[in-house]
Amino acid sequence: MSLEVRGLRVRRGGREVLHDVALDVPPGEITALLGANGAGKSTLVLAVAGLLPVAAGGVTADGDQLTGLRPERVRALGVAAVPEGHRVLRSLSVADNLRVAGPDPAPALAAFPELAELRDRQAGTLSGGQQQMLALAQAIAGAPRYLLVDELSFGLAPAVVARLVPALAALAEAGIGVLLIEQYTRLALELATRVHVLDRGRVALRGTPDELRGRLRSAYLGEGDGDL
Ligand SMILES: Nc1ncnc2c1ncn2[C@@H]1O[C@H](COP(=O)(O)OP(=O)(O)OP(=O)(O)O)[C@@H](O)[C@H]1O
Repeated sequence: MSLEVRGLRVRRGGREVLHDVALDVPPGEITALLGANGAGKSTLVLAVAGLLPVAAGGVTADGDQLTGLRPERVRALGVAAVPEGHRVLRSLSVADNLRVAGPDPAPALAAFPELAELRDRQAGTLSGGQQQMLALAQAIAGAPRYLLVDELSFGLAPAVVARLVPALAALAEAGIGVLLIEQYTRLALELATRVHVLDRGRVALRGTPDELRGRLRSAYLGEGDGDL
């Protein structure tokens, strides 16, 4: 049982940007997806989530076919995506953001108790870290089996990222399979059990963090490959 991507090809702007990509996201673990800007990481998340059409290949979650389904069907089958840049419903309150995301906000509020205190705040007035928390909480509110997080640390201060990391680890411990795209390679290697490196739309390297630590050449990695 896993989220399985097989032979995935995706075209954008008239050219193929993902070429025959295969990877597994097992339940109960964090799998990291690394790669330089433009390698195709966000494209993979959007295609799995049903937000971009797939030219060939496909995606299954615990055997359920996701390929070609609309985003709401993909979510209903237990696969939630947190796109880059914490996209919350800015004009709605925190409580309403959670309400539209799923019937039971309890697991989301358990993961991020801070949000209970912010429940009446308009989401657009939250800090970047609070918005990322809310975006993660919205994804959790749908009780996903798999969670795809595009740039957890995007635009956030290290102290804020340090708050989000244990929450992500706890979700994996609770059995959710997490695919983590992260510009801070060191952080991704600490959190993940398996790592895939995309290079110009192909999986160029894969392995455990220990196997890859020495082999990750800067050419494959993003600009944010710094300390955290
Ligand atoms: N809206 C779009 N229309 C056409 N081509 C696009 C579009 N968005 C991205 N691309 C192209 O698709 C390829 C993969 O981009 P993608 O955003 O998936 O990479 P990424 O690895 O997520 O990089 P980043 O870290 O910069 O988000 C790139 O060549 C990019 O130029």
